[in-house]
Amino acid sequence: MKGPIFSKATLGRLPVYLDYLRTGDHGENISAAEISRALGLGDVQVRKDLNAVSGTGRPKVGYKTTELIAALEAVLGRKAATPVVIVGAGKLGKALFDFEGFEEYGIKISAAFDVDKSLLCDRILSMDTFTNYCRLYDIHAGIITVPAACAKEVCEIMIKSGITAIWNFAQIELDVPENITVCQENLALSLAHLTMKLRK
Ligand SMILES: NC(=O)c1ccc[n+]([C@@H]2O[C@H](COP(=O)([O-])OP(=O)(O)OC[C@H]3O[C@@H](n4cnc5c(N)ncnc54)[C@H](O)[C@@H]3O)[C@@H](O)[C@H]2O)c1
Repeated sequence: MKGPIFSKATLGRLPVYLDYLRTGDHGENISAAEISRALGLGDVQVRKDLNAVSGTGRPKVGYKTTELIAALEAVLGRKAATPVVIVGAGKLGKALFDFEGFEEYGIKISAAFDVDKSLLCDRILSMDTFTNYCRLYDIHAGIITVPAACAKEVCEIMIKSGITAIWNFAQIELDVPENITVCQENLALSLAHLTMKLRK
């Protein structure tokens, strides 16, 4: 199901709105102004965010609280998480697999795959089963945490298996068809960017 694509900043605020709406008694209706005051966020910002999630609220009334909660849950995938797989269950792959924070955004890493047979268990599966697994569980997003030397090969297997969104940690550029989205991750770059501030 296709929906609006939110900026990272907006997406980061949505769980905050949801947590706020779920706690306490906010009555039948709630306005963007009330939410912005309670959370200390800009009124215009909150209006824009909620508009994108649930359309404009009713003038002088705002949003139906239950409908707004349902809309936020739908966007954040709280009712039906998006399954994602990892290829490469080494140090980084395992760390991502164990990280529970993805669930806040409705993402569930459902399995990891590896060529190293000694790693296989009920959660880490053989690469031989990768394509069948993706088709069976309707998986369209994958994370690459293998050495750079085999990332291209893994990327090809992912595409062949129906994956169209790839989060690539291997430090190599992946050449993919237009319909495939690759997000290239580089923790070193983020840290370098942060430490530049020390030099100021
Ligand atoms: N982007 C970043 O910021 C960042 C940070 C850390 C690591 N990395 C990269 O992530 C990757 C993994 O790092 P790591 O420290 O976890 O390495 P690792 O050696 O601990 O794990 C790699 C895993 O990939 C598996 N593997 C190798 N070839 C495979 C294939 N063809 N199919 C499936 N599995 C395969 C190996 O068996 C191993 O379990 C490396 O490319 C590393 O450079 C990137």
